[in-house]
Amino acid sequence: MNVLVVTAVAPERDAVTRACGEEPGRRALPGGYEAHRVRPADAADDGPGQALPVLDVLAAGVGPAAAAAGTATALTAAAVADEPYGLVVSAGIGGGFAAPGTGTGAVVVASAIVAADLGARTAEGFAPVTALGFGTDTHHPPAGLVRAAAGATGAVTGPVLTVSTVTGTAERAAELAALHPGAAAEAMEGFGVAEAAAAHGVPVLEIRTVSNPVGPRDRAAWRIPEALGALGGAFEALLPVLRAWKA
Ligand SMILES: O=C(O)c1cccc(C(=O)CC[C@H]2O[C@@H](n3cnc4c(=O)[nH]cnc43)[C@H](O)[C@@H]2O)c1
Repeated sequence: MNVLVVTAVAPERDAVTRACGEEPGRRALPGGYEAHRVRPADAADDGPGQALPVLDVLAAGVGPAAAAAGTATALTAAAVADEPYGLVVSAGIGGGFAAPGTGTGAVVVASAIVAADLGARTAEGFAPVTALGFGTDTHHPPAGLVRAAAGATGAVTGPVLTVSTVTGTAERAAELAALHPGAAAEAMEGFGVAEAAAAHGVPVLEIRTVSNPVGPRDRAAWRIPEALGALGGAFEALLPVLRAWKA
């Protein structure tokens, strides 16, 4: 099974490919995108139906729109080449909501991928896009895959919110936590990746490692190297799960 991994920025992409233990090949895609291809070795035996996955890792840009555009481009190119992906993974660093197990360096696997600021602000509060009669605001990764991925990586599971505007106050953090009980993390790309994957009928997974708490803005306190290290470790642990998983 070929897997498309979509990150926002190059350091996240490189954390993933480094975890796969080989120098990636470069594949040019339409629109100037470049996927980094790795074919991770795995010490486990090659049982029937357990082909080594090819991972194409794409840094598509920051935010849901960039993520959707990059993901859709890669999925379309693969479909045209008759080499479809069996899974799309949104991966990167993120903010952790105040909850057990979501401190800096923690791994979060999304049980739901939620567009948290897609909708309308009304006198009664936030109305999601679905309440306005449009589209969807949530995608659900396959539950079995979420369980297996969380088990292998030691992750917390919970909704991961996609926002176009990074939360920067305690009030907004509390508002989001109240609107999305159990929210574990926020980031800026998951829902865009999931929309593109859904349009192509491909399952999606989101995995985040926590670089900062969701709350008052303090960019200097983001622990990016620690979160990138955790992302690499999480992917190393995830590889056998991807290898064994069948849609
Ligand atoms: O400066 C660097 O070296 C560097 C390396 C890797 C990533 C970055 C980013 O700034 C990535 C932006 C990315 O981070 C996600 N993110 C992280 N924390 C939050 C948050 O609290 N709320 C929302 N998003 C967050 C997000 O997905 C962005 O794409 C820099």
